[in-house]
Amino acid sequence: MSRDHLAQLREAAPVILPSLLLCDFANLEREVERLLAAGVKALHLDVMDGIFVPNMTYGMPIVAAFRKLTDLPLDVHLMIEKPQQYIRQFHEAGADVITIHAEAVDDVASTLREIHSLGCGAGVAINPDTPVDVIFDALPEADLALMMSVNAGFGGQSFNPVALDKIREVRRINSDVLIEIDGGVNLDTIGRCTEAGADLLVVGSAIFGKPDYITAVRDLNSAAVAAS
Ligand SMILES: O=C(CO)[C@@H](O)[C@H](O)COP(=O)(O)O
Ligand SMILES: [Co+2]
Repeated sequence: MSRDHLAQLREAAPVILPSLLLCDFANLEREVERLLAAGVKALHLDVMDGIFVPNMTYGMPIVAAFRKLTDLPLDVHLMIEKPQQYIRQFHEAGADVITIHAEAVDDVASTLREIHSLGCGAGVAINPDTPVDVIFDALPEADLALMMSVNAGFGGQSFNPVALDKIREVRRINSDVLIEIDGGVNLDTIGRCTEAGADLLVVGSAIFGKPDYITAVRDLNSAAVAAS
């Protein structure tokens, strides 16, 4: 992602990013149109390999399909083992931000540098059971820190508030990094996320489980802004 894109998201925070895990994959064009009509500013794409997490989704071809359908920034959340082996391919497929899990690599900082070297924004994610200090040393290399509020792997899980204290900790030691939260974010929980300092709010079922995306995104946005 260009520095401009990142600056725009920072400027617009709090920003809701729909997670397309639960979208209608038989009709991606229509789904993107509906999200654009709802005014979303970026898309969150969840890549799962069935090894790092006990679920499988999709890989580069679907990222490339979204790239064809929209100019919106694509925030690609890699829930895969050995993400270093695939970073270039996700970049070529059209990812703007690539987020890897700290639990999946030996050296977080060098993986983030590799992502940057391709010209992408670089993110680091941690699951609820991973202590936040695991990523402290790597934060100067990160554009984005993703605090998971569910165990990575599935949409539709309940929000784990352990992510909120981690958001505060990350902000305490790094004033620049964009902070994202992902998992169980809905109308009941989104205010706590922005109150804690989250800039980017990933939302799956609380958008795709609703009949009207415009109303869903508007209501989530109002709740996020009111608490920020
Ligand atoms: O990365 C993940 C799950 O591992 C997420 O992006 C979920 O897809 C979000 O879905 P909800 O929890 O909002 O339903
Ligand atoms: Co995700």
